[in-house]
Amino acid sequence: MSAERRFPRRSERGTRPNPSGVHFLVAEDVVNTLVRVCRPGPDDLVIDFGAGPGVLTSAAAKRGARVLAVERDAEFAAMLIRRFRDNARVRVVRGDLRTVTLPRKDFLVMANPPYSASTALFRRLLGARRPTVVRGALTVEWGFARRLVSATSSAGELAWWAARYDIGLVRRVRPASFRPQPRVDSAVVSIRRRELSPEAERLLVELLKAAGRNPSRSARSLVRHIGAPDAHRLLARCGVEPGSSAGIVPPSAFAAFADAATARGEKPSSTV
Ligand SMILES: C[S@@+](CC[C@H](N)C(=O)[O-])C[C@H]1O[C@@H](n2cnc3c(N)ncnc32)[C@H](O)[C@@H]1O
Repeated sequence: MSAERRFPRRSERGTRPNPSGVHFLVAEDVVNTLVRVCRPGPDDLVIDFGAGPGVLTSAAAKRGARVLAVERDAEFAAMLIRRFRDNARVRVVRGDLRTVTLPRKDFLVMANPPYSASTALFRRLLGARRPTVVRGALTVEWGFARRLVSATSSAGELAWWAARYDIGLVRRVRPASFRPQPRVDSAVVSIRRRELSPEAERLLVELLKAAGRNPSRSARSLVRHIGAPDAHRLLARCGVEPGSSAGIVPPSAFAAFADAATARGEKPSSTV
């Protein structure tokens, strides 16, 4: 990739095709937000997906973290290798974020990935059977961020992500924070894994599947089947109006319910 392609002139911004979703983060305040939310430290492994020239790799490494910089473009990968060749805590992998092998151990994410790959990346990170990402901060398109944080229990895979992870919309980011500028506003989103027992997770899967199948069924009727006489009271304690439609319940509320119900030893039935 030529330098010109990497940094198009102002007049060209937003007018050229940008198949690799290249928009470099140039605003220091946004980098600082990502660092503040992700909180990388010396005990952490951080993955920077779509590392480009390495602004976020560098920020995480400065805080003492081990960093895996994943970059598909050969020239950027070579540039990263040169830039961090004296830093033993940074490893550069030339690869595709959609297929690169992820660590089996817990890790953090701090990234400004190509927006065309946001869904694939979130699916990999938050949708995995045993997700190993503990927390992170990422930039995504504003519209995608809104969909993530407003997902209801009938929203399919978005519901699962929002049940399994606490997802927060941290701030809006204007196009001028990038070079070249994307056509749309962006957002910094935070992700934090909910630590659920396997039983709670199983119950959560059942609840979300049932809410997806029959979104107008009441939340009370959905949880009645777990065999606890006062399940509806537990529902209310988790912030859910028992008579409300299951489909509009926030996935985080069903996660809290599954956690509380299984923590007190109830045996959920397999069909909700
Ligand atoms: C939005 S830019 C961000 C660069 C850098 N992180 C920053 O904030 O300045 C996205 C980067 O991801 C790379 N990229 C695009 N598709 C990728 C993919 N499928 N896997 C890994 N990297 C990819 C691009 O080459 C580009 O360097």
